[in-house]
Amino acid sequence: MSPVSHSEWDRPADASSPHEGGFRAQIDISTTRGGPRYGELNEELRRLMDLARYACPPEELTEAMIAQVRALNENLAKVQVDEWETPSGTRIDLPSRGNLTLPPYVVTDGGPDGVIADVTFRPFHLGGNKAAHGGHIAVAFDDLGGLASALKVEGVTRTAYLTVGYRSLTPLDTPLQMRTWVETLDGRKAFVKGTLHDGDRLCADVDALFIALKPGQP
Ligand SMILES: CCCCC/C=C\C/C=C\C/C=C\C/C=C\CCCC(=O)SCCNC(=O)CCNC(=O)[C@H](O)C(C)(C)COP(=O)(O)OP(=O)(O)OC[C@H]1O[C@@H](n2cnc3c(N)ncnc32)[C@H](O)[C@@H]1OP(=O)(O)O
Repeated sequence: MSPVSHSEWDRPADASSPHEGGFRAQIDISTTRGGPRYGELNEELRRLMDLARYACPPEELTEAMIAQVRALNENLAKVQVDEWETPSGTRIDLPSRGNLTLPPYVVTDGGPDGVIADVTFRPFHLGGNKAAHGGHIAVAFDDLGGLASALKVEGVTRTAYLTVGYRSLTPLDTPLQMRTWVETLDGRKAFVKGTLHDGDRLCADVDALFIALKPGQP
């Protein structure tokens, strides 16, 4: 089993998507890439990760599952595209834009004044003692802070720093409310604040800086 080589997805742009360096000024969004059942596939894969997180299989079952997952991976290996063509991250009709690597969230309101989303940390996101891993909470803040800044500057931004305050335990399997907004916009610098609540209880907050990228900037 060889890992997927970077060259399989890091392909140069063609005329349909001009860019300079590593930067692309346009963000593709879609509701059709990957087909109508792509969301269902994502959900099964999330369930796989959740179940794997707590599984303790006997040896024979481990062997059988290695073969099954290998077969699944071989199918996925046949359909590799580059990062600009994959549905993951562009499917705005799906939780977390169809990006499996993010905790699943659903944006309920979004615009230049900020973003509100329902986020659920799953068994896969366990840190310990039934609480979410702090790194996964930071990932959710990074993406939704990135979205709030992108909607404010109407362009692509990149995280310069991100500081999370963990104020109380973040439960798993519970719909939580995350809010992010640009507190101050100073040229290319979007200073973002955010909160994560379980009902009235503050679980975490964030203080971050996102920089609007210049066209051509790698
Ligand atoms: C319902 C609606 C749905 C719609 C959805 C539609 C579309 C989707 C839209 C958006 C996408 C959605 C979500 C977002 C997705 C993902 C978010 C994740 C983002 C990341 O995960 S991204 C990876 C991690 N990130 C890095 O990998 C950064 C590495 N780094 C660099 O790439 C450079 O470092 C850079 C570019 C940051 C700056 O470089 P640079 O050359 O452009 O600019 P420069 O250095 O001149 O800084 C300019 C001014 O910022 C100040 N400044 C800079 N850095 C600072 C710091 N750390 N602290 C304090 N101040 C700082 C300077 O002091 C100066 O300030 P001043 O102008 O006042 O002097």
